[in-house]
Amino acid sequence: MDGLKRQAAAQALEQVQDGMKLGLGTGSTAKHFVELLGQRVAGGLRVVGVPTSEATRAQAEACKIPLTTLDEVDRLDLTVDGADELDSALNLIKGGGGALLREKIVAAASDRMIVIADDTKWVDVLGRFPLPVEVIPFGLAATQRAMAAAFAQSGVSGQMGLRKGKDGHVFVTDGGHWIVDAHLGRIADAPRLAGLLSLIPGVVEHGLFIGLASTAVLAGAQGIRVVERR
Ligand SMILES: O=C[C@H](O)[C@H](O)[C@H](O)COP(=O)(O)O
Repeated sequence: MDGLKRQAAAQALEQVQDGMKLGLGTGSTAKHFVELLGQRVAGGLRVVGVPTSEATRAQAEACKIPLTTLDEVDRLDLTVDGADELDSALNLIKGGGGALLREKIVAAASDRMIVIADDTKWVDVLGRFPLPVEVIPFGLAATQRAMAAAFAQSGVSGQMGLRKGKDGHVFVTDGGHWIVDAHLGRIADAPRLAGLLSLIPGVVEHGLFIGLASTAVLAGAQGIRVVERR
């Protein structure tokens, strides 16, 4: 699986041109991209990157990739990031690693977003992967009640769980928030659910990325498949 992730990352790297401003994704697939990009930078490629997490920042710094912020640059040319699930409309579930908030801010500030993944992430309908929703700790129960209402309104239901870290304590995001994972199974109308979740005051951001990805690079046993958003 790791080999497939690396193949997808290598394919996306071909879209990177000298002088580009890049969004650098988070996760085990994006990690390959950052590593390969670092090799190109060592070879003379000039780019600047905006990392989508503290983990990616640390990796990019170790790879000596010059970094900037969204306060210093206007738009990014390209973001390359992984996903937990993607469908044929190139709508995504992201946030399995807890980085969805910065990932979405960076993707929204980019002219293009390429999703890199092994082809097990490709699904007919989003939702088998639990949907991460980043929330403010204050008023958690009220926020979860509002989330349940949003689920019902968009025709889905399922258990919600507050994410815990490996140490057993509540997982805290880079932004200091918590994550509720919603086990919905099948999200028939992801754009509708995304809109409803965005209206909830205690929800900082959710892991549905609607209309943000322009291209998907999927690596599988049969080779690489590139899918453009219609
Ligand atoms: O918060 C994490 C990100 O959204 C990741 O891009 C996503 O979870 C996919 O990660 P991986 O490439 O490790 O499967």
